[in-house]
Amino acid sequence: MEELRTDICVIGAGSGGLSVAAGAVQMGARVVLIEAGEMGGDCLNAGCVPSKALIAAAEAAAMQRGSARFGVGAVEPAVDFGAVKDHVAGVIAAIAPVDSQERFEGLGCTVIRDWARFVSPRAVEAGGRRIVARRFVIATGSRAVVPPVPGIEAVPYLTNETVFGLRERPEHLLILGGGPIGMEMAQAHRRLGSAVTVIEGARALGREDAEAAAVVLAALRAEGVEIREGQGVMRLQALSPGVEAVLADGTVVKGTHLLVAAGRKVALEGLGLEAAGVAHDARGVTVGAGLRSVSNRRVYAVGDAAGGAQFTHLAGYHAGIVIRQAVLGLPARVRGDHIPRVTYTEPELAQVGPTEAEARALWGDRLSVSRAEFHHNDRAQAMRAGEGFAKVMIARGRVVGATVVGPHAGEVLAPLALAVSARMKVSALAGVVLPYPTLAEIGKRAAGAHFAPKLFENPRLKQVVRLVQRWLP
Ligand SMILES: Cc1cc2nc3c(=O)[nH]c(=O)nc-3n(C[C@H](O)[C@H](O)[C@H](O)COP(=O)(O)OP(=O)(O)OC[C@H]3O[C@@H](n4cnc5c(N)ncnc54)[C@H](O)[C@@H]3O)c2cc1C
Ligand SMILES: NC(=O)c1ccc[n+]([C@@H]2O[C@H](COP(=O)([O-])OP(=O)(O)OC[C@H]3O[C@@H](n4cnc5c(N)ncnc54)[C@H](O)[C@@H]3O)[C@@H](O)[C@H]2O)c1
Repeated sequence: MEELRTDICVIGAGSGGLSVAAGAVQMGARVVLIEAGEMGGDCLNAGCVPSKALIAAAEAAAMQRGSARFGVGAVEPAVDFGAVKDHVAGVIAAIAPVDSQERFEGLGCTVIRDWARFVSPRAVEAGGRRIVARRFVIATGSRAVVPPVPGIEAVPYLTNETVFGLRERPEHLLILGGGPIGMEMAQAHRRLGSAVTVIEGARALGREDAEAAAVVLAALRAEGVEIREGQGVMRLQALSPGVEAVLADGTVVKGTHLLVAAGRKVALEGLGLEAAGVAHDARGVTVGAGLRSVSNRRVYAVGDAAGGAQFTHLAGYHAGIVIRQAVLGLPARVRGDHIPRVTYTEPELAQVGPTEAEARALWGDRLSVSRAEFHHNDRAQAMRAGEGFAKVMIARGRVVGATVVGPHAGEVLAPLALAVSARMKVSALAGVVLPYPTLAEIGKRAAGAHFAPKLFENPRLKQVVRLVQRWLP
């Protein structure tokens, strides 16, 4: 077997692996990149990109339906589901060259398209070659969990790997799981003309600030998405055609298609981690603060495989941490207190740092929370999108977290994410001059609300102002 010696061997060419490989090779390291499936991984092929493209099409449909509020005649959109899927495929194709084998070979990586398997603590086999590396980076991502619901093995179901390939519009889509995948797909399919029922065992968007999640759920329900919370599925049965779910309270829900969006499991099977002496558990590779395996110092893990939150931007952040150590030989540790996330429903729900409840648990009475409402934001009013709010969590005068729910909350979050990341003083956020009228002003306004009682409800200040006014010429 041919032996390949390299500095860094990256397993998995998704968001995390590609970022490590691109950075390392451009800084002068020798890099071998191994990918068993499609270049670009989940985000490009079965995650962020197709879901956001589908959401964009669904927004276009919702705009047509809802345009009467602007005085522009509303119409029921003629949705060509197959053409929508062509649009989704077109968006993937437009981005794919950036993640392609050709691009990475052009940068100087050796790209092997095969399944990688460790055969020893410092060697991997793939594509008929043995790769011996100074450092390995496990970036193998995650896959949909299929919960052990009785009957599931006998019913046809979709996951994120298959749902974007559907060319026929599902008449009635049942979605198992009310997390971000479930809720984004629920609204998109509803807007494109499907009936949609979400079955959630606990609380839909249960990781999010409860008040913000309630704004999203109310909007989805108003559009006709049925959301059943606190309802485990007891049994699934195939119909011809379709599927039937029996819920915990005995209700029977029938649909034509079933999408399983009940969480993710890391993709570590078949990787030979035992041969490499890499400790791992159900959450992922067991790593320290530098994302280094606790049991094999040659091995790092990034992205979903590292066992924490699962986001493309987090995988990219991880890549930087690994590059610092494995390429430059410098120390680096991950921070977890400044990672943002957005659920791309309409309204969007965006979070950076801890939610209010999490921040209260951390800082107790030393936490102060100030907020502003979108109905006081003139741009939101102009867009007829005045639902929602921004909350800023403040401890020791600094911005430690923020929640935004409302129009374009993901974009509105950007300066708040900077404030949390840079541990900025709330006064800096309140003092920034932003263009009027913008949605982003809501973050400044929420920060300003922190000072409002001290400025506007302060009897001593009122006395001082009266004195100053007497003395002023
Ligand atoms: C429907 C959906 C929507 C999402 N939307 C968003 C979003 O809007 N924003 C966001 O930030 N995140 C989103 N995510 C999450 C995001 O896609 C993941 O967090 C991200 O892709 C993780 O990157 P990764 O590099 O860890 O893994 P992946 O991108 O999954 O890449 C892993 C790669 O490793 C390969 N691989 C696995 N095992 C081996 C092996 N043994 N040998 C060789 N190759 C192997 C796989 O084929 C795959 O290509 C979404 C996910 C889903 C499912
Ligand atoms: N916009 C984004 O950034 C985005 C979008 C989609 C996915 N993602 C990433 O992908 C990850 C996975 O998303 P997800 O929505 O699949 O997972 P999730 O774990 O966030 O949500 C799954 C939901 O399914 C429910 N559930 C599990 N088993 C069930 C059962 N048997 N019956 C009923 N309900 C059940 C859970 O209670 C949970 O609310 C997310 O955590 C996120 O990191 C991100």
